[in-house]
Amino acid sequence: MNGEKQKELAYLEETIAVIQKERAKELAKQSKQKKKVIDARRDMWENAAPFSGDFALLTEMNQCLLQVNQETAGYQNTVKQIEDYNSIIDTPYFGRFDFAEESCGPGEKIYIGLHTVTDSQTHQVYVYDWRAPIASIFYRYEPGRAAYNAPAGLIHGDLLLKRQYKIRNSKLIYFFDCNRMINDEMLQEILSCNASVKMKNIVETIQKEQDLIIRNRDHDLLMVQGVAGSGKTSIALHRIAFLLYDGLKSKLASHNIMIISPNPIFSRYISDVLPGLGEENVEQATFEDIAARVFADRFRIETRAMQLESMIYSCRTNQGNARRQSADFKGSKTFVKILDRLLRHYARHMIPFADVYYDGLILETRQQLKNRFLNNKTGIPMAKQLQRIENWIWQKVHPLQKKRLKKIEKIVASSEGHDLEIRSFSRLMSIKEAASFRKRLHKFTRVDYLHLYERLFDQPKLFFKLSQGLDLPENIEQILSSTREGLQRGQVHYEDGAPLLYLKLRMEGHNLFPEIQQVVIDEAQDYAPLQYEVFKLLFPEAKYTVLGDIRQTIEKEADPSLYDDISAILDKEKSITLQLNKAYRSSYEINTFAQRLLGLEQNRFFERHDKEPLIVPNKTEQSMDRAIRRAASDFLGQGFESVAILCKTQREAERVYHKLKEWIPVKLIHPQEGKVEKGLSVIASYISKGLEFDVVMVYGANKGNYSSDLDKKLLYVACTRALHRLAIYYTGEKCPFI
Ligand SMILES: Nc1ncnc2c1ncn2[C@@H]1O[C@H](COP(=O)(O)OP(=O)(O)OP(=O)(O)O)[C@@H](O)[C@H]1O
Repeated sequence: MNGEKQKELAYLEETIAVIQKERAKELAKQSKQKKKVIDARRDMWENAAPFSGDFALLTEMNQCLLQVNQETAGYQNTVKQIEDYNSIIDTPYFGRFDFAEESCGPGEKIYIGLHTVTDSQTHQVYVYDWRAPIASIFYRYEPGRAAYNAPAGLIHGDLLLKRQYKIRNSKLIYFFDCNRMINDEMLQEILSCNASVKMKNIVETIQKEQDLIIRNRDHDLLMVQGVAGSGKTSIALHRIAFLLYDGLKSKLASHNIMIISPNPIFSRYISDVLPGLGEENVEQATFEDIAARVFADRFRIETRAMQLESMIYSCRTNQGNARRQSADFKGSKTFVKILDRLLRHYARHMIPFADVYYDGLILETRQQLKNRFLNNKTGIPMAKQLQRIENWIWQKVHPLQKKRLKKIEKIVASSEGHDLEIRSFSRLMSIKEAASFRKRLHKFTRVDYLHLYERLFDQPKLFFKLSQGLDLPENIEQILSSTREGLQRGQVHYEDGAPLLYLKLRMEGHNLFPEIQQVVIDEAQDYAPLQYEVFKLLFPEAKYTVLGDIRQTIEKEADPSLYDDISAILDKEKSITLQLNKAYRSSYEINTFAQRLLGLEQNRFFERHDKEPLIVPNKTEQSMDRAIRRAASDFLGQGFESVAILCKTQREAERVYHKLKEWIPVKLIHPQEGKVEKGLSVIASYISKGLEFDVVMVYGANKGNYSSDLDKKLLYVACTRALHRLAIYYTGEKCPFI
């Protein structure tokens, strides 16, 4: 190995020298380009801008603008190159393999890193970007026969050697050859580290089944069912980076991608991954953000966190049960059918068309208007079609308005008291008349989706007529009345948000996200069928990556048919569901414990061993608080950086936080504004979904607090957030799932 070590040291030195040389070149180019951009801009303002009023010189102006844009793009490109070189100088590559392409002579050494490094003089490629087609060999094969998908087709050959490196601060710490997929020891080392407050990239140790998802280009709808900690979120982000790299050809850019994120804390948590991979961040939005945008602040819907808080808080009361059933029903496929029927019924029977008169003449009868509306062959949304009918009526009215004004003037002239202001008074009368005419038209040309939704609950007769032949929940009357009362109070629950969005989008259409070509939906199990219908309306042409874990649904039963429903709703030509069954986040002991909570068979875990979870009984709440304080300090003292106390609800989290903060530095993670930080935090378990901590301490896992199915899922989510240590505290009787 000594000879090999010398060779590797020499190669590293050479690579770093190339990076430095290329970076210096880019830096020199950058200062020249900067000057050119400034000159081009000044030129535009000094020479072309003064003429911009002159139509004939617009072409010249355009030319200038084009040049400015080109210079700016060139400059930005150079800045990005420099940033890329800066980001790889410490670790230029992490892997190598030797590949002998069929009938192409001896093997070639392929080094893999975050970005490509090429010597611009000799054109020798020193390092290949991990997203390059050939790099897939590194993630997918053991030494032996191998192949990769090149633009020209499948290339076969022999993988002769596979090597991994740890290089830090441009120094080779170690390297080793590996025969297994990706050497477990490196993964072991990475997974044994402390959790970071922002998610990290995993390029060095992407696993084969993960790589197959990241590089999948064959499907318009790619769904991933993966157990907790199997890398779904990581993969989603690496897939975005891959698509952006691959998209250089298809012109996919970061503004063409959107991530539907479960909550703002999660959005912040994952916000470093793409920049770390050298890509711009893409837009992230929660379902509530989208609703706010579509409703344009007409009203705000309750957040998902508030919905869960209320459901969890009252889960054992009749009221809580009713709320869950109501939410379940309003997200269901049955309710989608009812809304579709409502829209059809509205179009046929509920629009209050009326005869239109102007100046004593009938312009259009009620029946004529209705026929015109129902004969819509263009398929444009209802609201737009009604608007067209209104415009068309106005077109008929305009030529009659002069005559009508004359008539009004005559009437005014013949009446007493307006001798001096006949014209102005007549104009005023005419304006008033037009306003009331418009108001009469609006009665049937404007649709109010909120009012329509309210009518569904206000008029049980209408509701039952529309739901004929459909299975309704037993407590449907209660659902109708509680929704009616809520809406009357101006309360728009989270579960009413999707139906309202659906009605509005179906009635009015939209053009909110014309640029989005790729949508990534994380925590897919948390969205109901109706919400997927809304996604389909919002992003009809986009391709989708949908990732979830049915075991982490909280308020519903785990249901594998979720993916069939998504596939049926989004209705893409090429769709596939892939599974990730191996968990990487938690230690073997924590994973085993968490599986037992759900009464499940052993899953596949990455074998990283740590201490068994601690189950700590306490006589009183005070003694539990004391024990938690002591243990938290101990964990932090042992070098664990993030220690989280997970509570069942936000209310409990606030209570615990106020008790603890008197004794120990602690932060409360707020569902909206919060972020993961180092040190000790208190967080509600349902908000912790998608996040991770070195140590998780579950607060109050006694029978009274955790006994329902919903509680079991909450406990499961809480426990699977822990990387290294799990400690569960309770008073009185222990909860039955442990
Ligand atoms: N191939 C890998 N190499 C290194 N770390 C990995 C790998 N795959 C996953 N991990 C790590 O496992 C942890 C869990 O990953 P991630 O959050 O992406 O999983 P998830 O499936 O989305 O989890 P959950 O559904 O529980 O939120 C992260 O710390 C991630 O870095």
